[in-house]
Amino acid sequence: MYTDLMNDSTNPAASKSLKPESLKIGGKPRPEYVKKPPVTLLTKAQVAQLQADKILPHSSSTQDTLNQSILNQTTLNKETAGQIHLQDNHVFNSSKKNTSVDDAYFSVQDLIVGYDDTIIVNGLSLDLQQGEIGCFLGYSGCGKTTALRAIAGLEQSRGGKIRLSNQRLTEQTARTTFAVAPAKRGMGMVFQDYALFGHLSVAKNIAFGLNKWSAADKKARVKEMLELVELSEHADKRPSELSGGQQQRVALARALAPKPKLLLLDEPFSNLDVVLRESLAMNVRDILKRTNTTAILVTHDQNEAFALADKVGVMDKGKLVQWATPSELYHEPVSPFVAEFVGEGAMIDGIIKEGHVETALGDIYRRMEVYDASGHPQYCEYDYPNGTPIKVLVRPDDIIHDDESTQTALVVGRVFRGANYLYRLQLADGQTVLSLVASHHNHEIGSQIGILPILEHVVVFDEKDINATTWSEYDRSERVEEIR
Ligand SMILES: Nc1ncnc2c1ncn2[C@@H]1O[C@H](COP(=O)(O)OP(=O)(O)OP(=O)(O)O)[C@@H](O)[C@H]1O
Repeated sequence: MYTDLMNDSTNPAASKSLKPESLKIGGKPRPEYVKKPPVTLLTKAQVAQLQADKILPHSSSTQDTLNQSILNQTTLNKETAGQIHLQDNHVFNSSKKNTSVDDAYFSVQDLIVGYDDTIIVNGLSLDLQQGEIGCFLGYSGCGKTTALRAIAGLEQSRGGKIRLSNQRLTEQTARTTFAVAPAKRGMGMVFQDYALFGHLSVAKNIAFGLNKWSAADKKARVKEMLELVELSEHADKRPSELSGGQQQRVALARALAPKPKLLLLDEPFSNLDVVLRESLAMNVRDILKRTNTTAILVTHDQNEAFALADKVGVMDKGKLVQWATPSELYHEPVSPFVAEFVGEGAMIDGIIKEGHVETALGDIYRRMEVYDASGHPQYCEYDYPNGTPIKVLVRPDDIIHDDESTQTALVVGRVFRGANYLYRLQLADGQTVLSLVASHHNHEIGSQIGILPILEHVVVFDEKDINATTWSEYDRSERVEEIR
């Protein structure tokens, strides 16, 4: 995935490290970057006690940790000296919910949608609070649009429940078949192709859904919407006289004008160029937040999803693999599929040895975010037998470049990104990792640079996780190859 872009060996500015003095700390790496051996390795009995106290989950298997996921968010004050705060960095979480589905402003529970004999959306569940923006992110054909259309009532569901603002919209069970008509759901939609009326002015497009409003209210609302999307001076123009980004803002204003309870956006930026896409996504987020609009976006573009959404659901083959904040998706992916889909990084090989993972970057101990009285983190053993093969997800920000480090890696590729270089680095055993380094650190391909791996918050997968991943057939071979 990274190789094509990363073979720039021709940059004339390439030279030795230009690391400024201010980044050096007395010739030693910064203390927080030093790889520490565990201060304390908790015994099995101590871990069992933490588990009995429901501070730690009972098993490291993904399914169990998912079931125990709520524990991941627990902050505990314990009277016994020492254990004051828990957040196990290896407990994955796809559903950090503090509210039950019925309490949420918008909720979908076990939604099933299909065409003929084929199930397209398979048991989708999620919730949003009022004013939150959610997003379905996934490859083409995974069922994003079908899920959105079922929420809008444009596709009939075969199972599950949908609730919005204390109202039941759909319920399909063995006993009940109930569905509110699409027009009565109080939803607005914004489409990829804008779907504006070419023969109407911008103002009349925006007024289109307000036919039941009084003339005065309608006029005031259109004015308000034009101001919101910063198109007041274009009110009398036809859509064809506007740019793509402006047309999409008209479509947004038209959808928001009737004050929908839920706004659905289906790939709204995909007709726009890449630069405009991200800036418009931020602009749209700002507008939705100012109007406290609850919304769901469909996209296959991770940057767009992260720029706009509070919660992102990664979909694969009709299933929601993980529903979480962008940060959780990036740092705590539940599977290698999510890890690969939502960000850059490399999977490196590891092997279990006496409860920790040995890798080419160094040993990884299972940090529990349980601290002793002096504030030292506590560690315990991974629950795998000696010799278990492991894959470790290493993000570019886990590898810090430091000239003073004795550990080095070979620069085999790089991409200039303005403020940063993304380096591809080869380790002694031939495996590669990525590292994001400020662009004044300019190293030629073929040079060795000092690195400090920060292995405290990496994510560890076993073979079971990898085999259990619901890969899209389309990507399976390519991605399995990448992991290798
Ligand atoms: N009306 C239909 N009848 C039969 N199959 C359909 C229909 N609409 C969609 N499908 C199929 O359902 C699957 C999911 O389609 P959907 O449009 O939901 O995917 P998507 O994730 O939104 O993809 P894209 O990003 O390409 O829009 C596809 O295999 C598609 O061919």
